[in-house]
Amino acid sequence: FLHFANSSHGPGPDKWADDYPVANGPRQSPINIVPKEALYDSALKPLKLKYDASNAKGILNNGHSFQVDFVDDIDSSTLTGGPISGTYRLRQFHFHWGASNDRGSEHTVNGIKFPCELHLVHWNTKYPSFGEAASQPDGLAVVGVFLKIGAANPRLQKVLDALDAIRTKGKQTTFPNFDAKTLLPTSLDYWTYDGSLTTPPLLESVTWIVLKEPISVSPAQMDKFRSLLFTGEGDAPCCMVDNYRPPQPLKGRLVRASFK
Ligand SMILES: NS(=O)(=O)c1cccc(F)c1
Ligand SMILES: [Zn+2]
Repeated sequence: FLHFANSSHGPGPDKWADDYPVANGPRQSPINIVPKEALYDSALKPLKLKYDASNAKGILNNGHSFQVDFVDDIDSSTLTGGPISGTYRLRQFHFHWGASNDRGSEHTVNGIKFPCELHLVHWNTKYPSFGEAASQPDGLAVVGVFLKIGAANPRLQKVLDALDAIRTKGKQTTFPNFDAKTLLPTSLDYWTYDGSLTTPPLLESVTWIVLKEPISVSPAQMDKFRSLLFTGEGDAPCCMVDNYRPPQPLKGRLVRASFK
């Protein structure tokens, strides 16, 4: 688990406050979501996700997860509606997962951990770039989707089949024509709260939008995630697993629900 002080892939969550004091800030992520304590807000709008498959660019092992990057120089893959105002552009999506199916998600629901969690990262186009937006309190919006063990998910398979080409840290390959919308569940009911990036620099710039309905993943597909390495080519191999931050103190924040 990421609690050990140092490892081949750097210090775990317990050590992050040394270099990133914001780790103990007022709006850190992830959190444990307690549905009965969430406030239904009828003013919340439906989520509007409009993704253009041709914006998919590449897939990268960044040493702590893998991500699919999108062209984000025009408004062709966007998030609008929901709890946010204005237009946010899809930048990338990535996942967090465990060494076994009893853990792996960052957000939890009534203390329940899922084996995996998908994050679709968007930035507010009122700012000139992702980097600029990432330092603003309303700069980012991340849609979180839980993955639950069940039938194999054919929509996930195309992403998993690309992992053999990016096994080690720093490797990337092209990943054209992928519609990220195919990874979403049927229902777009969500919980939303003000939070942060869940990895350093832990910036408190994220409006979190966590979907209530999980998508499925099979045990064999989970093993595919675990075939990635934290380590670079030529380094002693260390399996990329347990790349999740545990829930952080709510510190008085309100969690709203878009559904009754
Ligand atoms: N895990 S996360 O909060 O979605 C995240 C971490 C770092 C960078 C980023 F764009 C998103
Ligand atoms: Zn993430």
